[in-house]
Amino acid sequence: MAGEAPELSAQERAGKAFPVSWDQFHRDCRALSWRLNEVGPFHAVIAITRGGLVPAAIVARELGVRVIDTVCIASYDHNKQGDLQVLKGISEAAMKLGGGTGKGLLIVDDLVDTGKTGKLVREMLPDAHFATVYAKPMGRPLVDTFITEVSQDTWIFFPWDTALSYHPPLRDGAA
Ligand SMILES: O=P(O)(O)OC[C@H]1O[C@H](OP(=O)(O)OP(=O)(O)O)[C@H](O)[C@@H]1O
Ligand code: HPA
Ligand SMILES: [Mg+2]
Repeated sequence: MAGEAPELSAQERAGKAFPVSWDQFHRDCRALSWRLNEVGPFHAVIAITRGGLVPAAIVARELGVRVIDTVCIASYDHNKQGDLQVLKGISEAAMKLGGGTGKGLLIVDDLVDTGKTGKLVREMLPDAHFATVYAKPMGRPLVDTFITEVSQDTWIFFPWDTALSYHPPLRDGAA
């Protein structure tokens, strides 16, 4: 409708930005691996795609896990969270390794925000260990191990979603 304010994206609503570089992300994934090494061993890593694929590869490398499966979930459509869609479930082979309940399996995602995605995967694998690199307060109770907590009104910018670009100086007219 004319004159109506455009709907804000989840990023815009978040207000604060937390940009993460590849270096920082790798360091945080290594820190996560150190913690998970105390919890394992794990039979397999289950990556929640797509964001969980990068930390899953790093964690699996550090922990020497060679069986990696995916659960493919879409929740944010162009920055707006819609209904969750399970595009691909956990494979039969990985289910078998986890004895049907996920025991000894490690679920990995890049972050928990509202916790909706994590909750759905936990329901599929109730006995699995759930690890994320970052956590926001709403999703935090769902996660067994994470590295850094950011406030709910922060949007995390991952290196695969961003590029180097010009940033104007803080003070007007200083350019
Ligand atoms: O805790 P929640 O509120 O459910 O949000 C967290 C999920 O949202 C993002 O995934 P997204 O669905 O955007 O897809 P992607 O991983 O393919 O980018 C992120 O990677 C988590 O999986
Ligand atoms: O803070 C976030 N950053 C990137 N993707 C996300 N998906 C949900 N929350 C976030
Ligand atoms: Mg995701």
